[in-house]
Amino acid sequence: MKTIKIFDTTLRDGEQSPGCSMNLSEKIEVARQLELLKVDIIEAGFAVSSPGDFESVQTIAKTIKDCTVASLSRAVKKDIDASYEALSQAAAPRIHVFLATSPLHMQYKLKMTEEQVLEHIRESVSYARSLVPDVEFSAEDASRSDMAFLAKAVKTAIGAGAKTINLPDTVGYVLPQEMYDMITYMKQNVEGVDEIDLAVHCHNDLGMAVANSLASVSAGATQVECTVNGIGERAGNASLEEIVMAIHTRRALLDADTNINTKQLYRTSRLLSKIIGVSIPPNKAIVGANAFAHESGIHQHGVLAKRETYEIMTPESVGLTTNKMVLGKHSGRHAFDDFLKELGYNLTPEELDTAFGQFKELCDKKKEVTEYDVEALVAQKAAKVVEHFRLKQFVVNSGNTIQATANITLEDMSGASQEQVALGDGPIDAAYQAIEKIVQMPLVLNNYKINAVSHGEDALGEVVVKVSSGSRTVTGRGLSTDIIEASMLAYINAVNKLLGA
Ligand SMILES: CC(=O)SCCNC(=O)CCNC(=O)[C@H](O)C(C)(C)COP(=O)(O)OP(=O)(O)OC[C@H]1O[C@@H](n2cnc3c(N)ncnc32)[C@H](O)[C@@H]1OP(=O)(O)O
Ligand SMILES: CC(C)C(=O)C(=O)O
Ligand SMILES: [Mg+2]
Repeated sequence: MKTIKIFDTTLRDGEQSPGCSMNLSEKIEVARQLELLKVDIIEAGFAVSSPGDFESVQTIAKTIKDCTVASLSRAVKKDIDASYEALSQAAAPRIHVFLATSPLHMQYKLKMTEEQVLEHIRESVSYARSLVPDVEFSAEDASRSDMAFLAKAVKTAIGAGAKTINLPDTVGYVLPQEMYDMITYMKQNVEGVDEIDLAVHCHNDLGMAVANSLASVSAGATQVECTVNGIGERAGNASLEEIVMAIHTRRALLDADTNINTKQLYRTSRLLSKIIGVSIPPNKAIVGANAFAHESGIHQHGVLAKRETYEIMTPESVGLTTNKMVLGKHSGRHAFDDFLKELGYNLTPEELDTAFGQFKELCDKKKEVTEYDVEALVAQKAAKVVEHFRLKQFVVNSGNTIQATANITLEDMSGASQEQVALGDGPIDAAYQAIEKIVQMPLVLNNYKINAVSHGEDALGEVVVKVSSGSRTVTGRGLSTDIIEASMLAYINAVNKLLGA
């Protein structure tokens, strides 16, 4: 079985995407995580491009010892010198030289003839090789190049000492079969190509980056360049987690695997997302919130009976602890019953039928049904709470230079008002202390949860609390556009349930 090298360019091509810039300490944090993930090569930056990039390549080269560290360079001496200097303390430095080979890029951007391009490749790669043993050459826009000329460029770079030749689909243009054909063409027409690593670097402009990378692996590519969460120029690069799990899951078919510690994938993805402030779409393969979640009844039933019916990988293999059964309008009795059993409820078939019917009605009304909703349904309490106390008015003050205070007035069942003032560690604590003084019963807040149940500035906040008094524990719920008010309503709702018990 072949081992496919994973070349991570999150810190170079990934950082080129608008809004994904990272500072030095953030880059080091990502690099350390990439080392834990066991990528083979970290492209730390483009040393010549700015003093900041130079410093990040230099610091990452000093810090990371278990991966090769690469720096990008144009096919010019000053870029190669900058990469060399920045990589001077790397355990395994790689200078990555690139030059475009497509007619469009050569004519309009580089203003070079084919001969000049070949000469630049020869000069720059051999100069880089005079400095370090590990040199990669990338033929930018390889996929739109003339294949015969590309083969000459590859041969020139190998002749000049490149150990890895990368054939990027720079603009994400080609289809998987074309990537397959390009790799096959080089393998059949360039002598010495089997002695080096053939790499691919696919962009996602047509959503094809991962498929194109895998087609290249099938054709014999031995290095794949990719980024965490697929960030990168324009529509991004091939996503590392997708490539790795596709190879890992289909390793028998591909006769290949990677060195990646797949259990670090989820963590790596979250870390990057947190650092750059770009959230992961819920339906993103491998690391999206729904990647291992099941809401439909038929799927839930299948997974409960045998996980493999609807899961091709285990959540544990990517670093999650478990899959997720989401109860919602598409769920069925099996998952509902299983969920209730986990909460400690064993219903008779008739009780289950009734509760399930009510649950489906609730799902039609509410966007998200929580475990508290389901518990309330089963306990048959939610709709029938007697209002022993009702919130009449409140004033709550808080700030970073004063202790929070709450002045609360509740109305009891006789219509009489009762007012109390309390101090607290924050406005909600102060309000809860004042309520406790009015209702005169010992209360313990076990859990507090707040959700936005609608969007925008006037979003409704839903607070759900678990409150105990003595041996009884109940759930209280409050809804308001004011989260302090929603918090008080939830607490009072719980008090009323405790008093009604
Ligand atoms: C496909 C890719 O991802 S390529 C990498 C893209 N990444 C980046 O560009 C990010 C970092 N880039 C930068 O900071 C700057 O572009 C720098 C520092 C590299 C260069 O800046 P400048 O000197 O101001 O040049 P500018 O970016 O405007 O133009 C690029 C120049 O490099 C030349 N060039 C482009 N690619 C190459 C190459 N591979 N080898 C040699 N020269 C090249 C262009 O022809 C142009 O030359 P010219 O100035 O003689 O016209
Ligand atoms: C510099 C090269 C490898 C690149 O990023 C591309 O061609 O997309
Ligand atoms: Mg790129």
